[in-house]
Amino acid sequence: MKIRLENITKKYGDFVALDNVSFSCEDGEFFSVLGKSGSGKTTLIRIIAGLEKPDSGKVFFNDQDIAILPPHKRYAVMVFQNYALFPHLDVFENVAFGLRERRMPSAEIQKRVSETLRTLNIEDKIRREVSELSGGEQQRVALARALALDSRVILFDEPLSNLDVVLRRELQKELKALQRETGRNFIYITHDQEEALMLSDKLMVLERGSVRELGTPVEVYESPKSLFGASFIGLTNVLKFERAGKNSIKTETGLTLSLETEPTGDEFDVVIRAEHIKPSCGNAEKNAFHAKIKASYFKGSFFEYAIDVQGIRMTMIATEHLKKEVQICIKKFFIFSDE
Ligand SMILES: Nc1ncnc2c1ncn2[C@@H]1O[C@H](COP(=O)(O)OP(=O)(O)OP(=O)(O)O)[C@@H](O)[C@H]1O
Repeated sequence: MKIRLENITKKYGDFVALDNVSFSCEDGEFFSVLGKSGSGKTTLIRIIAGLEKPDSGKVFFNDQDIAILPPHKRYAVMVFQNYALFPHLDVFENVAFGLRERRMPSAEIQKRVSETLRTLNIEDKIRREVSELSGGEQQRVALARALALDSRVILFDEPLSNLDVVLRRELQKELKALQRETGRNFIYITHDQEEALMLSDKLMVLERGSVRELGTPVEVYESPKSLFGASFIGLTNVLKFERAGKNSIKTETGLTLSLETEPTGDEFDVVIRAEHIKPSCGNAEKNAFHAKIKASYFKGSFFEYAIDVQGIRMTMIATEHLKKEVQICIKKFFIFSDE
């Protein structure tokens, strides 16, 4: 199913929750919507599901404007953060619920529910009350309930955010595998940037209802278009610079970076990812500086360092175990004119 949103705007009174949002999600794509709390993510998928009406703009499924379709005819089903299961029903009945509503014959319901529970590795819990299940198991039941329906589009509202890290990592991989196997469209809301990067074919970053980034995870990570997108994803340093010369900029402490091309403007926000600061650089390297290590944190496969470079505090990550002083070079950074 191809999904396309065209200039969606949604207001609550004077408050603009979504401001002219457009994107498309191709058939069988895993599309994530990433943003902080209150950025409009839930409002967006509620509009796709038909639970909320936009003030302006259109939603198309396979080029059909779906404004007139009620939620149950939209081929889209939602999976919620809080599972939204029926606590008084057992696992089987929770998954069967939507199928019964669609008047599926009971032999087929039996088969469909068993198959889906098997896929999600919870077939052995089929007759258990959902209130007796762990959080991870309840979320598997919620996923099974969505998958058992024939919906081509599954809308996920932060489905894993209530789970502990280990379980979350496990279910992330299962979700991705399920999406690949079934070829359905997953539209997935998260505020976890790592989750969005690892799962998505395409992702969109929302800030206060506006689209800041849209592209593949690699595109958004490697070539962010906005200050917000650059600083929100990854471990970053966000610094103020001003023009120093034709092809150079400096901080108020005098830390000067040379650029390939002349920038436009006089004041800049610069985003430096922690991994783009490399230790052990020679003096001859471009943008090489002497740095003092102020603190180090062992993270298992790498170290995170708080460093001081000409009076500026930065975060650097490296696999090397470094002592007090080091020559670093800044290999890459993103510059945004502050106008
Ligand atoms: N029914 C409503 N009436 C008034 N304001 C609303 C309503 N629903 C949402 N909002 C506001 O719109 C903004 C966007 O809300 P939304 O739930 O879409 O954000 P979100 O990105 O999903 O946040 P979270 O990650 O916290 O769930 C918020 O500031 C919220 O307070």
